[in-house]
Amino acid sequence: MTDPKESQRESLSSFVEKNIARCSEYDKILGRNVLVAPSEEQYVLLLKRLKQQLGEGRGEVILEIGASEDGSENGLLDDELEAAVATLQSLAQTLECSCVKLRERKEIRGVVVQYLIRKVLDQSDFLEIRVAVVGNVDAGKSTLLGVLTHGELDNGRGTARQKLFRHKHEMESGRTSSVGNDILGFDGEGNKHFLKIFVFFISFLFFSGNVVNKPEHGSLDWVKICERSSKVITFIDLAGHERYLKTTVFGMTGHAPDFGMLMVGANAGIIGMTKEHLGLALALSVPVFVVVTKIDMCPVNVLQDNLKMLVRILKSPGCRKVPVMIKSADDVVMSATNFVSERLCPIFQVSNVTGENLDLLKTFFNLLTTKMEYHENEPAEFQIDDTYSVPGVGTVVSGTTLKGVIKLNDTLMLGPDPLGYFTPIAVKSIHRKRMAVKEVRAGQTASFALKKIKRSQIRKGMVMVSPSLNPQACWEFEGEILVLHHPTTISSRYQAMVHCGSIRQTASIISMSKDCLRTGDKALIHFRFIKHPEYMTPGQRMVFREGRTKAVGNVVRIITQASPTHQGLKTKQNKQQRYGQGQQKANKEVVQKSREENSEKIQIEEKENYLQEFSEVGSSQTENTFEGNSDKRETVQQGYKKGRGRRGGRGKNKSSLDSNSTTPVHISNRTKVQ
Ligand SMILES: Nc1nc2c(ncn2[C@@H]2O[C@H](COP(=O)(O)OP(=O)(O)OP(=O)(O)O)[C@@H](O)[C@H]2O)c(=O)[nH]1
Repeated sequence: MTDPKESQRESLSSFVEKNIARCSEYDKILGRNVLVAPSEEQYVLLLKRLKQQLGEGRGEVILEIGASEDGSENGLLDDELEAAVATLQSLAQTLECSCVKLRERKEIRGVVVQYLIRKVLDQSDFLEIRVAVVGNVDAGKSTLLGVLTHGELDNGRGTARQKLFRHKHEMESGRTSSVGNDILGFDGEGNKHFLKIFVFFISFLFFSGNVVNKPEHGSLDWVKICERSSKVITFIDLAGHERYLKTTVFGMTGHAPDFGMLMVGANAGIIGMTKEHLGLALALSVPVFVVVTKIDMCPVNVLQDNLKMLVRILKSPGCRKVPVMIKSADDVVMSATNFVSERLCPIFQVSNVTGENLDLLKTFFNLLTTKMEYHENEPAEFQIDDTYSVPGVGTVVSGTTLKGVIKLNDTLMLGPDPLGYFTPIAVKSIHRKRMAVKEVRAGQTASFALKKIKRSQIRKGMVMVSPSLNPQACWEFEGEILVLHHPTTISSRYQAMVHCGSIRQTASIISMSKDCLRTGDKALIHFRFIKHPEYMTPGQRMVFREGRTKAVGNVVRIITQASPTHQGLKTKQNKQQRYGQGQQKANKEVVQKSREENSEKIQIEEKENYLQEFSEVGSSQTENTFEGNSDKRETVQQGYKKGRGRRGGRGKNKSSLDSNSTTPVHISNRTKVQ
């Protein structure tokens, strides 16, 4: 028998679908009272708007009930509030969402209430928010993540961070050197199954996000966390030391973070790489919030001075942020609600040793919603940020789904390889946070096991895209660039590292719209990769950096016609053949010298035998000369061969790469990329 509620919902949904096409304006659903007694048309519009907001927030949205447009007559009376909440509940039910009260505030007329509407997902699904953790060395990044994810406080001497280090040298030095991933799961309010069953009846509890991370024998079971979570925060733990800046930049561009968490040691303040990391996040348009750690060990006056300095920097024209000190749960809700839309920069002050204010930070994580746009209806695009070889599984790639939906056994085009080709490849299995799933959607990170391919054939920066995109690799592209810092001037042929998504490759400047660029200058620049072609799309954010030189901008145009025969290949060939050419030059000189010697000999002998039979002597002389030359030539050739041999001896791979990369690579590249 059909459930009457179910059929009612279905008919309502189809009614909404039919009406969605007709609705284009939301003017009719503005105002304080709209939820109190909406007309049928308004109800449809409200539903459509909520659906849209949920899509934009990747499955969740915070709504305010009772606030008027101009803010003059805020607040609802008790009976009005009851009716408005009932409407909201009904809307949430129709869209299979939970509805959780976050906070309430009294206004002159009545109360204004905020609710968190969150999509109820099945066990294998969860909302995913990525937070890049940056800040100077020793700011307490790894420690905070250890404390948050493992639920145990630090001892002030690094116990909490030990659980997160991935390399022996990191354990020994206490310094992060790689990009790490840690997860923190939230169940919303209670258990997911509970939610699923009672979603239509419950959900009006006061909000308290429960962390589901429960370490067993010191380690976390990611699958269990994901199964129990409605929302998972992925922390991208980055290195604070300047030496690992390249890796940190890669983490910020290649791992597509939704937010940046800038960590500052209370006692140290804004030092070292803090400004660099903040600048990077701003340049990549990643919303930033600040966490000041170690407040337990910092004298009050030092803390105040450092906070003042932090606020000054955030307010400076370069940042144009509005810093907000988070002191209460109300501040958390307010800042999380306005975090993306405004230039707000929440500042938390915490201690990993005493646990002070860590609850506020956790609630903030639970309320974070991203406004980053992901398009599930477009052809699939997946960018690879790491590769693995897993025993028994084979080659595995990890990365972020930028567009579309990728399903198990889908065939995607993997590339570009060094020749610019894309190869069809089948997805053998999909894992999200180590949990096997059947599909992965835009905005989600995942790992794919791939069929019939070696790990060595894949590199970071490659993509896997839908065959319908007919992907093209490019050697050259145009970017609109703003130079954030350069000690002198940048001109044509300048080379630096391009970071764009998970692409990380040196490129040289072929031409620019200005003669030279200084700090603060903007220009349209024609770039060329020096090693291999890449897959890029216009509009991608990019960073161009070398040492302290830093420029940021957008990819404007992709030049797929450019072939590797141009300057890049010439440089490569020049490099490859420098030794051989040097040798050839030396050999030419030897040959020339011997020719000159021989011709001198011939001339003398010719003079001596001027009156003699020329043919006999001359021919024998010529023969001798030729033999002599031939010997020398052989020596020369041997020498050349030896030279190449020695060169080859310096590195087998290099030698084989060289032999590959001259004619064949160059020809096939040209044919492919054209
Ligand atoms: N007293 C106190 N010590 C802390 C706190 N947070 C971190 N520490 C200590 O600070 C030291 C450095 O912490 P880390 O977490 O390694 O710093 P990091 O920012 O991750 O450093 P890198 O990984 O090298 O970039 C460790 O000895 C921690 O125990 C805190 O809130 N209070």
